[in-house]
Amino acid sequence: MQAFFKGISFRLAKVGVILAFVLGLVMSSIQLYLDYQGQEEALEALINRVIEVAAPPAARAVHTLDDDLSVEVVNGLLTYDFIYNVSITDELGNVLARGTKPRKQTATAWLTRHIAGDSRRYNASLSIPGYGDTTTGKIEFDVDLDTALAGFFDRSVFVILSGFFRNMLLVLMLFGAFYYLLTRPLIRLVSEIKAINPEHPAEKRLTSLPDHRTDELAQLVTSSNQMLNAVEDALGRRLEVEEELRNSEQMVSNVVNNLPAIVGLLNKDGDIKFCNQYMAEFYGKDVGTMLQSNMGDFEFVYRDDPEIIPRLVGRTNDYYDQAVPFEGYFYSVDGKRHYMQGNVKGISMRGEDYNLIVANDMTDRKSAEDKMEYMAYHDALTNLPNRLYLVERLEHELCRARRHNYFGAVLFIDLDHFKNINDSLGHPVGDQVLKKVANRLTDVVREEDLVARLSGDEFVVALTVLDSEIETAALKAGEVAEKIRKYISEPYYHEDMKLHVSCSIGIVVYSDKESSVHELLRFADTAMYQVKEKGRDAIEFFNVDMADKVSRQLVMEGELHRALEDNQFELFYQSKICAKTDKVVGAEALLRWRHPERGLVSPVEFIPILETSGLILDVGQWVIEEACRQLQIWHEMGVWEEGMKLSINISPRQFRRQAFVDDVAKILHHIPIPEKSLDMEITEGVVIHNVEEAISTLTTLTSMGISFSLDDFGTGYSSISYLKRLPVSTLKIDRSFIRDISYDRSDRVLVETIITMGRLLDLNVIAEGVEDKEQVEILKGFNCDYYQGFLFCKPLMVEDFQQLLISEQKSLQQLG
Ligand SMILES: Nc1nc2c(ncn2[C@@H]2O[C@H](COP(=O)(O)O[C@H]3[C@@H](O)[C@H](n4cnc5c(=O)[nH]c(N)nc54)O[C@@H]3COP(=O)(O)O)[C@@H](O)[C@H]2O)c(=O)[nH]1
Repeated sequence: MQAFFKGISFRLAKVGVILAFVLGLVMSSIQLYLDYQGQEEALEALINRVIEVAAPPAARAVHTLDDDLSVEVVNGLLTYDFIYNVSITDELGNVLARGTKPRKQTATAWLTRHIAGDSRRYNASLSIPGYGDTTTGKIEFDVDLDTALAGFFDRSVFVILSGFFRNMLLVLMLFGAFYYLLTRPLIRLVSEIKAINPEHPAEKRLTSLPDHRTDELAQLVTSSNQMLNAVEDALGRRLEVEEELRNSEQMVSNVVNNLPAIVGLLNKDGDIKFCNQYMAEFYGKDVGTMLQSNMGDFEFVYRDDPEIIPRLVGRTNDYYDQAVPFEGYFYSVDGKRHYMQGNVKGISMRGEDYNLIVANDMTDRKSAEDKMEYMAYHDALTNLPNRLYLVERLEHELCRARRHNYFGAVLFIDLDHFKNINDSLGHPVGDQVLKKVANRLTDVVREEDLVARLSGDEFVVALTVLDSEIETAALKAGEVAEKIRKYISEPYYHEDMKLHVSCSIGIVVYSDKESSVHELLRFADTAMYQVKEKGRDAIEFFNVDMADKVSRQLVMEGELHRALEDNQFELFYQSKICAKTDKVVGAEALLRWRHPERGLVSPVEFIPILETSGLILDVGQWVIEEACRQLQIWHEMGVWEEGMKLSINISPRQFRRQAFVDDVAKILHHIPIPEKSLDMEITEGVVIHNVEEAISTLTTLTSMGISFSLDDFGTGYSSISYLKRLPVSTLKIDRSFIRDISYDRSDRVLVETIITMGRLLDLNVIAEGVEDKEQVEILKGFNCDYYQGFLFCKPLMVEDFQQLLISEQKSLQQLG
């Protein structure tokens, strides 16, 4: 019922009723008004006719004073039901006749009074025709308007009632029509719409309305169904998007939670708004608890830097544009110390400012880096600081000494004949001794002093802050050096063996002059060499003579730099002779420096400087190139016979260079030389430094057709064990053994042993420094393969040696 009264039909009917009523009222009022006007006009016309009829007899009655006629006229007028009072008077106002009758009592009297009044009086002057305008009297009568308008009221009632019923009927019909045409289908649509499944709106579509196939409701149904389809599609797409979003959210959450890094989101107060699993585990809480916490609740984490959180969180505005990196040590809940590296970035979300923190545990990398840094600055065997550390520290100490006007000293310590221990007892024992030496050095100096190992058996002690007087400082340095020397000389014990190691110490006091660290080390080194030259096991201060020597070396170093640029280097060639045939079987290329003022400078003088300055790398490369170029020329000239070899000297530093093999390969690629015509002379020291690496380099170069000779053989380690493994083809007996071979029996035995050993190892043997025939005969007697020396020829300039080759070839041709 409630629904009925709220329904559209009822509301339309209600509006219809009101409209019909108002409209009916207005129309009826207009109609009644017009009707009333007509009624008034009709009444006036009737009154005029009544007067027209009654006036003549009334005038005759007055004129004739005929009372009966007057009465008759009066009564005649009273017959009209709406006239209730009539009087006829003469010209003097005397009443001739008067008549009244009672008025009808009707229900409409009150309404008539309101509309037209209660009654209306009419009069007419009475005159006799033929008497001019002279009036004889007058007739008056009163009209009861209620009676006069009774017809009007009757019609009005009819009009109003019929209008009302007509309207009511119309409204009822409209209501019915609305209900059947609109409300009922709408109710059905509403119930169908209510039955729509919001999850699948297109599942139950609205049924079409047979009576409304083309009207608005049908369009509404069609449009609604289209809308349901569209909603269903949109819903489907939304579900797909939601599914994708859920998946991607799940993926992001999985990724973030499985990230081996801390990911956290804090608000400006440090409250944790997001944290991943890793962060929760690091802080020892579950994620839920973390989200109820503030970063400040975990002081144990930041105990190394308690201010870090306020520092990072409080700076939001500073780092909206870019992330602010941070790093440091943090403690996880299990008490472990982690080196974390991360970034904080300010971000804005939904009008709030946050700090996004991402941090990685770099503990392993940091410790590896620390270790690498330690290794870069320390010697692996003794754990002492290495050259790099020493140089940096000394630079610092030098500045300090100059600033505060005091003196310190650098002690360059080299163990005497240390290689004997390595050679005789092996490197592991040598290493043990070096470690003990390192410990003794560390024990003997003050904590503020520095002990470093430079290389092999070379150590440096830096004595910082000795005295403000140079003499006192030198005295103290001497005392410490002496103490070190004695302490180092005390015996070392290895298993049952008692080992003795002495040392040579060179001392330089700093910092009266503007010497650099490298110069100081060189000075101390020079002083140490002075000790060696004088017989070892002593200390020596760097002095003026030594300074001169050093400065000469420095000058030479500068000149050597220019020498390469100015093409001052050239190669001399010295023949190598076959001991059986006395014929030239090859040559050794020997470097010469043609100094613009000093003329030819011996390599003995400048090669060590090339070595220490590193220039040997460039110069050595030039030697290989130059030798190959010359070899190519001689080969093209036809003076370089097949099987002949040209030897070049390779310095240890050159050989050990990483790019050595590649550099040689490049040269051979550019300068084609006869096959197997190049020989490289290396010393045993080159090999012993790192046997495996040396074997690898030798093997690679051998595969390129290069052969190798072990130079200065006999002066070094000469261990058969590694000799067997080395891909060398020739042993070159040092000239120091050849020099006295004629009269020194032990040299003879040694040379014979080397030759025999060479034969057993399937190696060629060449003797160098052969200066007389006796030496050649002895060597021939030992079945030595080749010899080289001043006896045959000295090292010759290229043109001279070329001439030698040509004449050698000619004599061979003559013989042939
Ligand atoms: N890394 C390089 N080192 C080189 C190069 N060129 C030479 N050197 C080395 O310099 C050292 C001195 O060489 P040098 O003064 O040329 O002396 C050589 C010969 O002249 C000398 N020799 C030859 N025969 C005799 C002799 O009968 N008596 C005598 N007193 N000396 C003689 O021997 C030197 C050759 O020695 P070695 O190389 O061991 O065969 C020297 O160590 C050279 O190696 C270079 O380009 N790079």
